[in-house]
Amino acid sequence: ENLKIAATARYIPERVVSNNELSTIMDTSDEWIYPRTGIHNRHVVTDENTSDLATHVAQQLLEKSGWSADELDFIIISTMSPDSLSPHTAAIVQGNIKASKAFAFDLNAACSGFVYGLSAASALLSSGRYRKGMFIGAEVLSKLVDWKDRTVSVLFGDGAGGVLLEQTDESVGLIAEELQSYGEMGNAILTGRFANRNAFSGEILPLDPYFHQDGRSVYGFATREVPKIMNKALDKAGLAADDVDLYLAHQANERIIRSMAKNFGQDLAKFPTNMAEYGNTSAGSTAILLDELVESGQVHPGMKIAFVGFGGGLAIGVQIWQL
Ligand SMILES: O=C(O)C1CCN(c2ccc(-c3cc(CO)ccc3Cl)cn2)CC1
Repeated sequence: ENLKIAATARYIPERVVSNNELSTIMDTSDEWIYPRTGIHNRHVVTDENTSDLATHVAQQLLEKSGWSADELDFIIISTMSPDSLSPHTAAIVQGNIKASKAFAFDLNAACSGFVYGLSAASALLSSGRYRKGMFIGAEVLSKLVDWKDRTVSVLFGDGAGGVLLEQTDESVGLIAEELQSYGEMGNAILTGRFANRNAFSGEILPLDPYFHQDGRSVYGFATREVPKIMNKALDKAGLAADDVDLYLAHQANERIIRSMAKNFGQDLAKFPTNMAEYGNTSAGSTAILLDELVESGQVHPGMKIAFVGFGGGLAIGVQIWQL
């Protein structure tokens, strides 16, 4: 499908919280966190919300590309941490940047959100009905973690990244994708549970806004199932693992990425990571990584890139692109 990534951008809130700073507010340490996760720091908002992060990304995308906001046909935001259910975050951004022609919607596929959103945006453009789209992965997970729960709060951070996509006659774009959910395992990653109560029922489930995860089973799921999905995507693309120049994997855990590289028989150098600085930013993680690599020149036209998402749902997504 002839699609071009016309621009990339990222926005990370400036407040850095190191593992050492966390050890002053909870019983943890860099010596515990870093070896297990590869995380040293995370960035958190102080007075911004998810729509603010996404708006910063949107403004940078327009500046970098020279597109005007009213050229956009749509804005999609992948997030599991919206400002609100209504207005949805993509609509807030659409209003902020005055994209007068665009329709906007949010999608939630947790940590697979960047790949699932890229799939939705690509499909809208490939349908021929639309020509220019904006897609952003944006999270403020710091509002969803219990900062007294040291097993979870140390893993996550805030951040956003995005792309502008357009139809093109160049032979570049989406080569293949494989998306799969595993709903029966969904309870392994829980967050944002509304109280299931109305005027006619008792209190069936109390409100529980916080993140809970069965780290071990998610870890096992990711290392076991992601390679299967990757191989399906490679088969669909008629490619071998060696043909992919870089694997941009969801930045949840350094050890999981190391085991993936080994499983695919690929050099770790083909799996760039930045969770050391940002922690797990869910739908934002691959988008932030992409923009950093574009900025450093490590990602450029001519390359074959695999985007790999995995996490809440549970869900997995792989997209292979010819840039
Ligand atoms: O070693 C330990 O004690 C633990 C072992 C388990 N760990 C994990 C396990 C799973 C995740 C994770 C989370 C999400 C949710 O966004 C998505 C995808 C993943 Cl792979 C992150 N960390 C942390 C250190």
